[in-house]
Amino acid sequence: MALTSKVAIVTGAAQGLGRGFSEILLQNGAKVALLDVNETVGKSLKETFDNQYGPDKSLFLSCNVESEEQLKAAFQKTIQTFGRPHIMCNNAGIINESNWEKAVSINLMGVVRGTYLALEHMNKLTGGQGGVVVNVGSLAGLGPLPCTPVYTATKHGVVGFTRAMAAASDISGYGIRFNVICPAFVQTDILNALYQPEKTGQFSSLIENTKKLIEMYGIIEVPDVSKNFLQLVTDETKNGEALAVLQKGCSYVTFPAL
Ligand SMILES: NC(=O)C1=CN([C@@H]2O[C@H](COP(=O)(O)OP(=O)(O)OC[C@H]3O[C@@H](n4cnc5c(N)ncnc54)[C@H](O)[C@@H]3O)[C@@H](O)[C@H]2O)C=CC1
Ligand SMILES: CC/C=C\CC(=O)/C=C/C=C\C=C\C=C\[C@@H](O)[C@@H](O)C/C=C\CCC(=O)O
Repeated sequence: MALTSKVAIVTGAAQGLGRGFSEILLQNGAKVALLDVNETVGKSLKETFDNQYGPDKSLFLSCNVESEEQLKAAFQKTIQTFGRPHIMCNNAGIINESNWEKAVSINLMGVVRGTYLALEHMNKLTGGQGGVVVNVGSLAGLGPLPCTPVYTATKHGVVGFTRAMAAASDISGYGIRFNVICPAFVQTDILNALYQPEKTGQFSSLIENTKKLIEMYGIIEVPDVSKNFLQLVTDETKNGEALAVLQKGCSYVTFPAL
C-alpha cells in the first residue's frame, strides 16, 4: 500500500508509540487523525507536526477510547476533514492492575470499539475502500507477564481478536487486513507504571521479577517499533500476522495449528 494521500487514524497518538506510528505515517505521505485523551500533549504535538509536515496533514481530536460516542465523533470529524480512512491503528493502552476494569475498558474494549468503527467505514462490502487495521498488542500478548496479569489478559485478547478479524475478513471479503504488533519493553512513559505500586497493586512485590525481565529483554526505542509497524501497514501480503518486536530483532509469530 502506497501511503501518499491515504487517511490514517491513530489512537493514543499524543506520545510514545502512538506518536511514533503517526510520525512515520506522515513521513510517508499519509494524512493522520491524532486521537488522544490528553488534550494538552495532543495539541502540542499537532503544532509540532504542523511545522514539520504542514497544517493540512494532521488533525488532533480529543477522544477517550472508552467512549463509543467520542470514537464515533472522531471518525466523523476525520471523514469530514480528510475523507474515509484507509488505515486504523488502535494503540491507546494503560497499565493499571488496581483499577483493572479500566485497563480492560481501554486496552481491549477500546481496540474492539476502534476496530469495529474501522470495519464500518472501510469495509468494501458496505461502500468502503478497504485498508488495514494494525492493533497494538505486546509481547505480553504472547506470553505471561507475572506483574500484570490483567494487562497480559488484555493483550492476549488483542492478539486473538485481531487474528479472528483477519480470518473473518478473508472469508467475507471485507478488503481489510488486520495485524497486531507485539513489542517487548519500549522506552515510553508506560514503563513508569511498573514502578508505581498504585498501578501494579497486589503484584507490586513482583518488581524484582519485572526488573529481571527488563534486563533480559532490554529496552528498545520507539523508531525501532515504528519501522516494523510500517511494514504491517504497507505490505499487502500481511493479514492475520502477529509481529514480535524484540531488541534482538523482529519475527512473525507462528501459532500452533490445533
Ligand atoms: N512501552 C512499552 O514497553 C510497550 C507498550 N505497548 C503498548 O503500546 C501502546 C502505547 O503505549 P506507550 O506509547 O508505550 O505508552 P504511553 O503511556 O507513552 O502512551 C499511551 C498514550 O495513550 C493515551 N491514552 C491512554 N488512555 C487513553 C484513552 N482512554 N483514550 C485515548 N488515549 C488514551 C495516553 O494519553 C498516551 O498518549 C499501549 O497499548 C501499550 O500497551 C506494547 C508493548 C510494549
Ligand atoms: C507491564 C507491561 C510493561 C510494558 C508494556 C509491555 O507491554 C511490555 C512487555 C514486555 C515484555 C513482555 C514479556 C513477556 C515474556 C514472557 O511471557 C514470554 O513468554 C513472552 C513470549 C514469547 C517471547 C519470545 C522471545 O522471547 O523470543
